[in-house]
Amino acid sequence: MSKFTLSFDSVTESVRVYVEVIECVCDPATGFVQRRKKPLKEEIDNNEERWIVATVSKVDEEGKMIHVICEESTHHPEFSEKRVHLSDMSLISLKNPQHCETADDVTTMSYLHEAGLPDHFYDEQAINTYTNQPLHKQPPHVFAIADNAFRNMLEYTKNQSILVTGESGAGKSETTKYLLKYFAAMGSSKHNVSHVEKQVLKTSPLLEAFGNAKTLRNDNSSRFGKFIEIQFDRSTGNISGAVIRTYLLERSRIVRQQLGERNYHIFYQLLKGASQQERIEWMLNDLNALQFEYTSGGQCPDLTGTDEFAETKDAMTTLGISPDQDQPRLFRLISAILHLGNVKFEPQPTHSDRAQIVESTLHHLECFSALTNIDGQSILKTFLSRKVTAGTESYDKYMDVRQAESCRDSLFESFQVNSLEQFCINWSNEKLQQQYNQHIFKMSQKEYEAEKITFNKVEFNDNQECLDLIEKPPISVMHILDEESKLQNSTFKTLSTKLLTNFSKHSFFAKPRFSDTHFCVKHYADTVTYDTSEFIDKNRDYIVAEQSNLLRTSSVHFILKQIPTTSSAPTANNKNKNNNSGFTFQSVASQFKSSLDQLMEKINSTQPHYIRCIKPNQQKKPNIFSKLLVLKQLKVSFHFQS
Ligand SMILES: Nc1ncnc2c1ncn2[C@@H]1O[C@H](COP(=O)(O)OP(=O)(O)OP(=O)(O)O)[C@@H](O)[C@H]1O
Repeated sequence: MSKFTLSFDSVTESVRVYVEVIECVCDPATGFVQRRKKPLKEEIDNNEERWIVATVSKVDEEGKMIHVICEESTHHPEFSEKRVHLSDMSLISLKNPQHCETADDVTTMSYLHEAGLPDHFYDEQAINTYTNQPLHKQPPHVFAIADNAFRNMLEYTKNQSILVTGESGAGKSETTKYLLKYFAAMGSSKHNVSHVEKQVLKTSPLLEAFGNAKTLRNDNSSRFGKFIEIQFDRSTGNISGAVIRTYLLERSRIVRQQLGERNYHIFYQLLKGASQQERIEWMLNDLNALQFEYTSGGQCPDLTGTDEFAETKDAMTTLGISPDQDQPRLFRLISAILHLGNVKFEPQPTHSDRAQIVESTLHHLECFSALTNIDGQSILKTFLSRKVTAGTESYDKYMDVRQAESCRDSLFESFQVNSLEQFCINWSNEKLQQQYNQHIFKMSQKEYEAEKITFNKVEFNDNQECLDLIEKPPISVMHILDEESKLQNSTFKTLSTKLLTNFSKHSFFAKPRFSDTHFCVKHYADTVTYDTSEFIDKNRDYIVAEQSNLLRTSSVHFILKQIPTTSSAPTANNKNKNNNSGFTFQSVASQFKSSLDQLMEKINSTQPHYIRCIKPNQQKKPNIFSKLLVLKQLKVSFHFQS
């Protein structure tokens, strides 16, 4: 969106404008405000303040200059009064009348520009309106969108979708909960919330227990993507069912958390909330979160408000997971995972390059074994050695301590930097952004053109080129990754070289200076650097064959259900020789692409609605509003030209 252009005809003495202080400077000799090549940012003590509100005091006779008096010049006394050259229009944006700034709908603002938006969301009047007021007393916009979608569905019998986006901690999950609450209320008779509606509402605490975790950015961060489909009865408008699809759970969190972060809430809920009897049954006894490797990595096991074990159990019961059979089975498995994490390795005294179990942790292996009904010695063997087949011969390859640990963790985890998972998440974000672009901008432009209505071309950042880099056949990051994943001798270095050879000139691709095995993609929201070292392994989507075979020996039905029926595990010998080994290679990336394509097809068949959540501060605290942070997000959302 371009900045507002001020015509000097419209300038009168009472007009209030914004003056952009970061990119302009006042010439002390002339008092002129001019654009500077170097932003003034560093010179501003509190660089939160990007725009200064000023009142036009005078327009010179030729109409080329205006004199303004700045209202918020505390950081810059020299800006208190100045003259602005009207030819540099980009410095000036008209301030909205106050009643517009507090309107709920930004489209009712007289002047929609980036300077005015933070004021719209957070001026003094807005603070007063919302301070110490219960949320339900104010008109939440989410309900208006939900209502609109609901009415459209009934009126036009067309499927609707609401896309809730925003950065981590911005409020997507909370917004989604409001939407669900709204639909449950709308789709039920006045006094009764039906069972299916209760079930829909209970999906949130259940998904949060198993898929949410404390991160540095959000104490209750969803570590997976979700698509919630709610089905309504055509005649009554009542909810008749719901389907929830989840994508890309961050598995690496199960085994490793950085300082200040936690594992999934369920682990802590179990450790804090299990009864004495349950603790004995699930072999937790008097152990706490700090005594388990998998729950102590971030060194912050305590968090208020998320560790409600009883609530999770209640949600499970409502959703049909039986409290006397399935729930205890599941919690035994969670406990087994915790015990597995405490199995430690050390070098053998005679062969320092071979690992052995630390005697004192044998007890944890026994607990794992008892809880899962999987033979402990056999699982230990898969951690300490691996059968390798070369030609007609096979032999045992021994693991060192690091390899054994990584083997132990690979039962549940994958490594975490910006790797294939993040690549896929950002890929889906690009797709959703494109959907938004196409719907909002391209469609309206086409309509105007078709109806021959004159309009100023709306500028927006088309991300098609970035998506082409990621997925367009025949040569894209995804295709090169798949090619490399099929080859027996490929490594992350060969992958990196191929990416670089093919895309070094691509405008959305970059190579970071510090490494030959990383690459950057210039996503619409930000540039992200990816580490290729795990890309190929992760793309091949297999777990160690011996381990999956062992898991199959468990008599616990729940565990059996988790193991894929056909093994796609390449061995040293048959790695990716698809036809000879009898398994079909399907890469994670291409599986992801097809589920993404299906999702987009589904969204495109609906009438879409959008909610963009904006995060007010990085401190995870109420009543703090960082203008700069908000402006950054608004720029991405509204495509302001910077
Ligand atoms: N509408 C709201 N009212 C009150 N608090 C909110 C609201 N939206 C968000 N919050 C606060 O911000 C926190 C983060 O919100 P939420 O978990 O919905 O973010 P998110 O966008 O889903 O993040 P992530 O992508 O990390 O999952 C919430 O736990 C809550 O404390």
